[in-house]
Amino acid sequence: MLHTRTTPAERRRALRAGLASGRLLRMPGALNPLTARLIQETGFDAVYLSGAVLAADLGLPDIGLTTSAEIAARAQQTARVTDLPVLVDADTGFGEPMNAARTVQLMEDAGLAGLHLEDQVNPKRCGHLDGKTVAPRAEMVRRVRAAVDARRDPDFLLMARTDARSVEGLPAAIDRARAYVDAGADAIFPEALADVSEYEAFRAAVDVPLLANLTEFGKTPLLDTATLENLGYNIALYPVTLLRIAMGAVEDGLRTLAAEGTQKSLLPRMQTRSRLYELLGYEEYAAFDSAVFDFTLPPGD
Ligand SMILES: C[C@](O)(C(=O)O)[C@H](CC(=O)O)C(=O)O
Ligand SMILES: [Mg+2]
Repeated sequence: MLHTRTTPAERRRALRAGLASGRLLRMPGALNPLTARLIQETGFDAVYLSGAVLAADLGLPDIGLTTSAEIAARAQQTARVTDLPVLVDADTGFGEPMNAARTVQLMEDAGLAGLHLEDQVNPKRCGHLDGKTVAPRAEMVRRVRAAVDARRDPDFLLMARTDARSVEGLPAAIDRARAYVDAGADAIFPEALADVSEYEAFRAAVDVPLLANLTEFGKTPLLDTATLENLGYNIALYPVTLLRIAMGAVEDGLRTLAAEGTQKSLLPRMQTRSRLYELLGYEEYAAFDSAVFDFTLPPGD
């Protein structure tokens, strides 16, 4: 009911402990607060808020059109309904180092467990597209330092992402990652690695937690959790997986409804009313007011 019984500080400590455990944390990207509930119920370790998903949700491409305040507002809604730590994609920090600093404080206030900042220039683009441009290394170092200085809760995780692999090559990407760690980054997100040997090279070169981005239809193989665990990675990220599944189902459903003139054939593919209510903890609200849950549903509904 109301769905979170933990404080942001507890969730930040849980994420830190999970990363220190050496276990692989599995982190799907939520579509919205409700799917964050489902991510928790199905036993995942943490929730991700993807910039690509938040932009797509607004009907926008992932090119830095969304603002830090918009993302913080959405993120806060999500953090309020889960006991899992939530990691948010803060893109480039939305401007200069001072914007990155403000972004950190907004995300801390939104109850998140951490964020990642990337080294692209604005307008940024999806890390798995061609033609990206990365900021000079010294500029990203300033971005990371500004974020570190702005943080008030030392448990809030500051992860640096480097997009340099597909722009400057693997050795340069590794050098950048090390510079970002020296600037205070707690963890590294090496974007768009091409194969397992590149995952190994990053693991050997960097001794902070590492995230593997398993986005579909991108440049990286979809490694499974056993492989990633053996590689010594700390986070398996599925940033846009739920959006792609949901949008596939929605599109099929709309076509069926249009073609058949009724949704009857779609019923077996729908989440039932009772399952939705269970997920919402609807019945528990009767503790506030017994009149809010005083109906019964036909079997199967
Ligand atoms: C992780 C990512 O930054 C995101 O916004 O979810 C994207 C994912 C994607 O576009 O597939 C990225 O990898 O750039
Ligand atoms: Mg992104």
